[in-house]
Amino acid sequence: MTELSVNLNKIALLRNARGHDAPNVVEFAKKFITLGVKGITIHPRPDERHITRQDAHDLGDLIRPLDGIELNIEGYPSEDFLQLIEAVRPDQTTLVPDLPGQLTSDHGFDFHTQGAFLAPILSRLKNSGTRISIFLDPDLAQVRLAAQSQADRIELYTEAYADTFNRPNRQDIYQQYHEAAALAVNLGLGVNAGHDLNLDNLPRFVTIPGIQEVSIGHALVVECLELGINTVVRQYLAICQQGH
Ligand SMILES: CC(=O)[C@@H](O)[C@H](O)COP(=O)(O)O
Ligand SMILES: NCC(=O)COP(=O)(O)O
Repeated sequence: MTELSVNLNKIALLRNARGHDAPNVVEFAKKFITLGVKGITIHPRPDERHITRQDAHDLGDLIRPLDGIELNIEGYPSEDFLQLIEAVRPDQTTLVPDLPGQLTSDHGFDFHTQGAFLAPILSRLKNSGTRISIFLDPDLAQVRLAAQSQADRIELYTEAYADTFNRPNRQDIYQQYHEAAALAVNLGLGVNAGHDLNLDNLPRFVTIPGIQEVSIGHALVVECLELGINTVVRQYLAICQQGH
């Protein structure tokens, strides 16, 4: 079974559009948890365009006492971000190499050029007790280097998979993810995945062995608008049950 972690960025984006507290991010986290979701993901960006630092604290306070529910905080490991992680103490921290103004995540870390930068950061995060995941392209050399680092897991950046889902070359791309996940598992890393996954493309993705968690936000929120939150969560959980 693959765990579903619902990314609440777009709930916060809608909230921020009016400057009031609707929709309330914590209330939406509670709704998803009540419907059976076991993970909540947020990606606070430096400009707080959607998730704010306060949201991270509020969600930490909500989730910390809940057995079996995980908070995953994603972001670029700036000093500000690291201090937020040390204060909130999420179950999992996913490091993403995004520049401050970036529209959305569009590549994984490169251990060849950024390994030395990451090493002391990973040591520091180890002391805070959070599980460390590194956002990575499905590249075997990167997976090998991640396995030599202090990372516990990788998160495979699934844009290429999602983008080619309806194209003729989809089998080759699927194979890349399959091989990257298999190598990671062989080398002792856990494997997460995310970005642009949705109700259409997820069923095939979870046939890749070893995918422990998928974090999904943008499409899931759009699908909730179209189909309703209860229906959408039920469908995602049914798909994730097929993961192994
Ligand atoms: C790391 C990742 O793939 C997601 O966190 C994604 O970046 C979502 O961020 P936005 O909602 O800001 O696009
Ligand atoms: N880590 C990926 C994530 O949290 C959600 O990405 P998306 O579904 O909003 O593309």
